[in-house]
Amino acid sequence: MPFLILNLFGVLDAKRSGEDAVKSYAMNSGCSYSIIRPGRLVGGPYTNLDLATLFQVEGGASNGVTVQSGDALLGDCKRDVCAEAVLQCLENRECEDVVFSMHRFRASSATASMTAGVSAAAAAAIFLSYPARMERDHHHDVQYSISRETIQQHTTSNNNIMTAWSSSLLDSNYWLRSNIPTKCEAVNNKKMDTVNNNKTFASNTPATVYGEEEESNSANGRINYYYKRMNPNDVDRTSLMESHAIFGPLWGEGLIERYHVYKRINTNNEHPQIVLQSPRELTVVDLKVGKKLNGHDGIIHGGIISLLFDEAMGWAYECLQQQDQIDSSGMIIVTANLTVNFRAPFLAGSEAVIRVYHNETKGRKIYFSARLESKDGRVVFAEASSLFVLARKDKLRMKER
Ligand SMILES: CCCCCCCCCCCCCC(=O)SCCNC(=O)CCNC(=O)[C@H](O)C(C)(C)COP(=O)(O)OP(=O)(O)OC[C@H]1O[C@@H](n2cnc3c(N)ncnc32)[C@H](O)[C@@H]1OP(=O)(O)O
Repeated sequence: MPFLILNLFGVLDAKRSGEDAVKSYAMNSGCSYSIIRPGRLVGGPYTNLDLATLFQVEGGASNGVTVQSGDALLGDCKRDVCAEAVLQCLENRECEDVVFSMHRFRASSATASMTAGVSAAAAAAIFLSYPARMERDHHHDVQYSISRETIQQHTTSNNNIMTAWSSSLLDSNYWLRSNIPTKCEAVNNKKMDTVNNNKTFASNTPATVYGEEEESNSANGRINYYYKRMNPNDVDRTSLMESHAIFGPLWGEGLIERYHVYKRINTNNEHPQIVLQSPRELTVVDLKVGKKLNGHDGIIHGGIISLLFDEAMGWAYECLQQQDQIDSSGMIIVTANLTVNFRAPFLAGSEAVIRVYHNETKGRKIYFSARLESKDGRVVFAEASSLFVLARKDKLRMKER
């Protein structure tokens, strides 16, 4: 169909600027995005004013889909399938930073397809492997399935699935920052759901994770907190990529494959005085190591673990500086001392988290402690304590000479 007709009233221009807004938000906040370009929406619930709504175009029984990168597809897309696709994207790492279009399966289609009458869940499972293949040249054996029960955890009715879809357009931030809820109340416009993730980092930890914990000293017995992904754009990325040990030479497949730093933010509007717990958890790093960083066969080298700790504590200082409003102009934070106790072998190819705590500040000296543990917190691989010292930059340079 000619572009001029498709773009009547500037519809495509508006969609493009919406996509650009989502991408730039993701870029600036350090989170990922998925953009789905469905065909004309058909099937209930009929939420917009168009001919398909006027004539209640149902779209048939088939929920099969065809998926392709870019804009090549033309056709209808059922609303429930589309909504499910949104949910699938939220749950699957393969969908991070992908753009794809989707329409109803037609027998003549040469791309990904499903036969008539299959469930929307199965269709979505197929579609998931496609964006990965199309735009990221990912492994071909991506397997994924989602049960109706999982969707029910997200949504209380078909109508809410649609709410999920529309709110993702209206407020992408909501979906980008929401966790896979283990407990989720009705998804309803911008109202936040209650997520109690029991301190567990899901494998596809999103930009922000919400939680709640007991606090014995507090007036109301609880601290509300959330983790916000620290924005790598805040540091000079070019120099990071080129010469930083983790994000440069040690970054990539088989090496350090993920190192996402989250800062913890405690909130309590009613009792702001209780926001500091002791020791104060400052950062959590969600990380994955590959299989080429070993000492003994299959076991990650202790030196690498020390490096992961050192880095995590450096970022923790960034948080401390913000929280305690430390003026460190002209100064640089350096590790003076780092002690690591290795408690259990940290196996190659593992995912884990590092939790960093602030223990004490004495003038220029800052004491941290940290734990490298499994995501569910059941296995502690290593513990560390450190002294960081704020040193004058010019003094450090003098020492270099
Ligand atoms: C959003 C984006 C965020 C991005 C974040 C990016 C993060 C990147 C993170 C990267 C992270 C990577 C980080 C890295 O890897 S940094 C690289 C590794 N570290 C270094 O290169 C540091 C080298 N050392 C020095 O430059 C000096 O020795 C320092 C600066 C540390 C102290 O020399 P300075 O002349 O300034 O001070 P001072 O000697 O008067 O000492 C001051 C006080 O400290 C106490 N002391 C000193 N040393 C020790 C010790 N070993 N154990 C116990 N105590 C020690 C000392 O007794 C004294 O205490 P007090 O007498 O006052 O009580």
